[in-house]
Amino acid sequence: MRGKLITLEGIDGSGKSTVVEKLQKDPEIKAFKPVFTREPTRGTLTGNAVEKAIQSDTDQLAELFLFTADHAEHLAKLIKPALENGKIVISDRYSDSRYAYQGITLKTRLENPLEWIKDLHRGWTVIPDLTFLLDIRPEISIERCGKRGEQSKFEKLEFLRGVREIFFKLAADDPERFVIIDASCFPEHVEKEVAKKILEFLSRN
Ligand SMILES: Nc1ncnc2c1ncn2[C@@H]1O[C@H](COP(=O)(O)OP(=O)(O)O)[C@@H](O)[C@H]1O
Ligand SMILES: Cc1cn([C@H]2C[C@H](O)[C@@H](COP(=O)(O)OP(=O)(O)O)O2)c(=O)[nH]c1=O
Repeated sequence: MRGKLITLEGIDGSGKSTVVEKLQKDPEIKAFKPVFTREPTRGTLTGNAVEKAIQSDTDQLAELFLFTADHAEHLAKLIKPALENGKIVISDRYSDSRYAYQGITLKTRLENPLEWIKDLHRGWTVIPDLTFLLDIRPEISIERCGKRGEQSKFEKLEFLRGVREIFFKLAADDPERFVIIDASCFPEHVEKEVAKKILEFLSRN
């Protein structure tokens, strides 16, 4: 049986990595032996290219293609084989990040960037079975990312407001797939909510 693909999305600092860290230690989740992964990927040719691109003033369209190339590599080398082996795959960010972030960076370059970027993925990507949108206000994001240290070029208030809006639109368009989580409360609480929904989903599917 094909496995299941679960993704975590949200603006920078929404707590995705923190939730993943806790899920990795959660005995009820561990019992399913999930494969944890992330986008951008780490330590790969494409992931390294993305890392360099986002640390510099790369053309936004070029950046979209780099993120998308990394997604293709991620799918081919890790996600598809794991799903074919019946695994549960949990990814910290996935295609919805491209739709939301590049949907904003390309809004003055393309007529309808969201649909254009979705089209770019059509026919070869794998649509997640379940997606968590960890939601925080952009003001909280900026505050948390400030504490975390190094600042990325995407960590700007107006920009993150736009990204959050697209995430909400994606969730509204696909309510079966998306679960919106209030990620402004204690990290333990956020992880418990996510874990509970994952377990409910796995018991149904
Ligand atoms: N629920 C939370 N409440 C307060 N601070 C949090 C919470 N979740 C994460 N943080 C802190 O916010 C920062 C960003 O969290 P992180 O998990 O790295 O976010 P992301 O992976 O979504 O960018 C980290 O310093 C982390 O310790
Ligand atoms: C996967 C992906 C990430 N990004 C952005 C989101 C982040 O600002 C940045 C790096 O991702 P990430 O390392 O996950 O950042 P964070 O831990 O702050 O959430 O790249 C895109 O713009 N497009 C994409 O397709």
